[in-house]
Amino acid sequence: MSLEVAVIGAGSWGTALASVFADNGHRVHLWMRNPKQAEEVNTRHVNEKYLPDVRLSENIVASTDLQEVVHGKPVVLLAVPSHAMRAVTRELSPHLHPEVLLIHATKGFEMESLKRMSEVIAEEVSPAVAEGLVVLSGPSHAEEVILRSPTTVVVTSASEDRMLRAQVLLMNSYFRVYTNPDLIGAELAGALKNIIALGAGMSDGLGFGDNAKAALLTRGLAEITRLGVKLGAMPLTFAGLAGIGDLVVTCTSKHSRNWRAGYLLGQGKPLDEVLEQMGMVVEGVRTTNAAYALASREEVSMPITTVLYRILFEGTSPRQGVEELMGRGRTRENEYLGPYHT
Ligand SMILES: NC(=O)C1=CN([C@@H]2O[C@H](COP(=O)(O)OP(=O)(O)OC[C@H]3O[C@@H](n4cnc5c(N)ncnc54)[C@H](OP(=O)(O)O)[C@@H]3O)[C@@H](O)[C@H]2O)C=CC1
Ligand SMILES: O=C(CO)COP(=O)(O)O
Repeated sequence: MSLEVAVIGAGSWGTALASVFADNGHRVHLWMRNPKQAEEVNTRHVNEKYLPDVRLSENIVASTDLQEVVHGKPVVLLAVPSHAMRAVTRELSPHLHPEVLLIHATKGFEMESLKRMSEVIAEEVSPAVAEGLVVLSGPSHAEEVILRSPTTVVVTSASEDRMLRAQVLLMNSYFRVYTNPDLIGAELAGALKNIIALGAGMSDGLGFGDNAKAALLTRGLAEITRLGVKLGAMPLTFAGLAGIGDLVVTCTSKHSRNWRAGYLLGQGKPLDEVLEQMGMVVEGVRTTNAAYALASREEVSMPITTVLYRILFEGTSPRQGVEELMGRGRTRENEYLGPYHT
């Protein structure tokens, strides 16, 4: 059955997911802020700023009118950066159909409250809509999804019915959608891996090799799992698509905005110049800040995150950061096998 779908946010991820819906036979209403960009999508069928090399389906229509895009649609997908989530959700909330299937695909935290995106959204929509909210996570660079390159993701929700509906709506021959009931885990894993991707890019930018990358991935997974579990996640989710899957893709792909930003930082560029040069959202920077605060609040050891925090916000150089990490005291690999040495 063909549905009217609203996609909110026309950066790379929103545009790629709009294409998935369009390929699945749905009519997509894509919201964006810039009228010139909307006209480009409607006349030339291209999103020049974010995915310039791909012709979009004529079943994707763009608009800058948020109310019109959302009003009465049975499916609404949010793909705005984490810093914009509360304001955008608040504005569209009165126009949501009471039985809407609401999905979000954003990977980050609200800085001020340290809340996950689904917690932020739940505070801005009706309880019934919040109850059925679906989170989409997993290893999925927009640049590959838009080319219909085989991709796997997970959807999760407190409502099994909504989770299954989202799976059916999004799944196709190149976009394979798994379900996972661990909403907290899938959401946290997807957000926290961006910190480690920054670190992996930095390691490459410093000229280190595969050993350093493997160390960052493995020890990074250990510490983001530690925080995730303390915040209510199931550990196995970190061994799945939203965890190790997304960690691998983001730490090893040149498509990754976080890896690329880390690479430039490793080469000695200051953070403000790096962010300016990127011109796209680098969620890992804010997420490092949020995770550093969460780790301190929850008393969870996160050495890589702590060092990255110092590099990003306190003037430690990437090289000093590596010395700090490598020079820490002796410890066990796995805390489940016994307590840390002191
Ligand atoms: N890109 C990817 O492959 C993937 C991204 N994600 C996640 O999706 C989310 C969006 O990322 P992505 O699409 O890559 O980002 P991009 O940088 O490609 O695009 C950002 C989009 O957000 C819009 N935007 C920026 N600020 C605001 C604001 N204050 N209010 C409303 N809209 C705003 C931009 O509009 P404008 O152009 O007008 O500035 C643009 O449409 C992030 O959380 C990211 O982690 C998840 C999986 C894959
Ligand atoms: O989450 C992503 C891929 O799954 C996108 O990561 P980047 O924002 O680093 O490009």
